[in-house]
Amino acid sequence: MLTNVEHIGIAVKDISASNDLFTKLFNVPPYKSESVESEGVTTSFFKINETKVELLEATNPDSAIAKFIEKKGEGIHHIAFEVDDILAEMKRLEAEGFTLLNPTPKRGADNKLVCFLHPKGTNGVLIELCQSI
Ligand SMILES: CC[C@H](C(=O)O)C(=O)SCCNC(=O)CCNC(=O)[C@H](O)C(C)(C)COP(=O)(O)OP(=O)(O)OC[C@H]1O[C@@H](n2cnc3c(N)ncnc32)[C@H](O)[C@@H]1OP(=O)(O)O
Ligand SMILES: [Co+2]
Repeated sequence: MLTNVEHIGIAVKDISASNDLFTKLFNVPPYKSESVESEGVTTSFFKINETKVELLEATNPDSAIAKFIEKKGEGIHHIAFEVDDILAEMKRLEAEGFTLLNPTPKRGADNKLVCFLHPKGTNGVLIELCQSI
């Protein structure tokens, strides 16, 4: 079951400059910075009460973030939902006709197992499922 919005992912060109910008905006500094080599990203996380924002900068040109920014520029990249059982949700969503972008859960940032759904099947919104490890 999807339980809540876990984070909003924002693609940025320069995470250091964006950290400064969002620290001013949120009036709190990022609580974590983490690179996920398998995704070709470096991330920083902000928490405003229960709401999390994840900034993502590409660390190589093949990264999904690099391609996104090349095509669409900086901006909202994905919405992540917390799930209580990622394997069950993946099975349910696949049976409902959604396209999983990774057949098994993969290691994400912030101590999560993640799976992505193709945006073509979700009205153009990239959806990430997250289960705490
Ligand atoms: C895991 C670490 C961290 C975490 O929270 O733990 C992250 O969130 S990492 C986030 C970065 N990783 C990913 O996004 C992995 C999943 N993404 C993908 O597999 C690709 O980005 C994919 C398949 C969504 C798009 O791949 P690619 O850009 O190579 O293909 P296309 O350019 O052909 O795109 C196909 C079609 O999708 C549209 N698109 C691409 N990205 C997005 C997006 N973020 N939101 C909405 N739509 C998107 C793109 O414009 C194409 O549409 P078209 O109409 O054909 O132009
Ligand atoms: Co994310």
